[in-house]
Amino acid sequence: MSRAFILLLDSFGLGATPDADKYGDAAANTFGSIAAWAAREGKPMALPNLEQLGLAAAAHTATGKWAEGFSLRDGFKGAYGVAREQSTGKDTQSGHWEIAGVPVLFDWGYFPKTVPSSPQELTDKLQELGKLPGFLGNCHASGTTIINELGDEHVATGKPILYTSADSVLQIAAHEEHFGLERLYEICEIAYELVKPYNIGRVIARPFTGANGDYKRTANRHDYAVPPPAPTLLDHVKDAGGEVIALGKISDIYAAKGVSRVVKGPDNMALFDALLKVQDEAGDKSLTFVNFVDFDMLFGHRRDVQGYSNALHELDARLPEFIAKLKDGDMVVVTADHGCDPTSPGSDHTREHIPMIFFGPAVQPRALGISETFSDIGQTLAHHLGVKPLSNGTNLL
Ligand SMILES: O=P(O)(O)O[C@H]1O[C@H](CO)[C@@H](O)[C@H]1O
Ligand SMILES: [Mn+2]
Ligand SMILES: [Mn+2]
Repeated sequence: MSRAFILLLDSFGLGATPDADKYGDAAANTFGSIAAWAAREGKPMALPNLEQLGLAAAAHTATGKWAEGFSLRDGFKGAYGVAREQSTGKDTQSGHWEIAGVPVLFDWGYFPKTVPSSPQELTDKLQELGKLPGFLGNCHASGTTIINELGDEHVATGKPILYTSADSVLQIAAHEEHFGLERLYEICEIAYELVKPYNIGRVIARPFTGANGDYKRTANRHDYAVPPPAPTLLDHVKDAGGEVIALGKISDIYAAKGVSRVVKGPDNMALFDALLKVQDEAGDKSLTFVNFVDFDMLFGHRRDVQGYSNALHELDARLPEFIAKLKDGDMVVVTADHGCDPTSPGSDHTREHIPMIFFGPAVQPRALGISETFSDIGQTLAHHLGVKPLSNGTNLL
């Protein structure tokens, strides 16, 4: 029996890639910056389980330096390395699709850093079809900040808040009760059709609650993503009769293509619980793919270094439960989709190497070096599962 597991720590980059300067990210290093900050604070990081699998050594491969508090050690249990992104973006979809064998070699559309950021033609059409009184925001913003700045006006006027980021996204925030959740979803469905000519990767519904300048986002976020342009590892596994179990936002990211079963969870630890349950159920030739989104959404974009560090410790502490239940024929990879250095300026993602740490009963510990595409991950898993090879990437094991 062979099974594959992808544990993706959303935004957990291991240091700037050689092309990072083109993205303004030459100094970015998500892991390294958190480790340096923690050491300066007098509470150095300790991630014994990830470290033993090869995390710190992988980061060393990327940067030539040891992250603060980590050093050379013996007895690695994983096959560890890092990968550089072939896709031109540094967004979630590009990263995930490339891991699964489909790099994004076309350019996504992006909204400029102007106000308004979306073209008038687009907002006019959305206003008309959505029967809306207008829009607020319509700029680059951090989602948690803008709902507090404009929430009162939104409640008073019924105008949804439009915003975007360095990613190819149109985000629409509205109050769950005042505006209505279903109405927000309807507006996003209309917007999803309208942004197609602009080559935008995703429309995201961002519902929130609260009152009087104090607003919080709810768990009812919904992503309307364009589907990958070609079959991914998920399709190859499903076509070969294997179950593809998508935990967290994985199904949204692949627009449900190649997904057999969706399992949601409110946060990283709930998703870890769900992972342990799925681990008992997954059958031969299955692919279990989990995205731990808190790293990115709650800590990376929010530039919350302490929160990011805590979340890494939390995940590390749970890993032995997962490792203890691995079966012969299981192959696991710990990876990421891009960086989001919580010490970088702004609130956007950062162009970085991603970890590529394979482990499991049959994986021989070794150094894998640097891959020139994230697709080496998907190709290695396709080979392991015995499904049709991907059209991009090299089997590493
Ligand atoms: O600031 P918030 O709303 O969390 O936005 C973030 O979430 C989006 C989707 O992951 C990214 O494009 C980033 O801008
Ligand atoms: Mn991401
Ligand atoms: Mn993000």
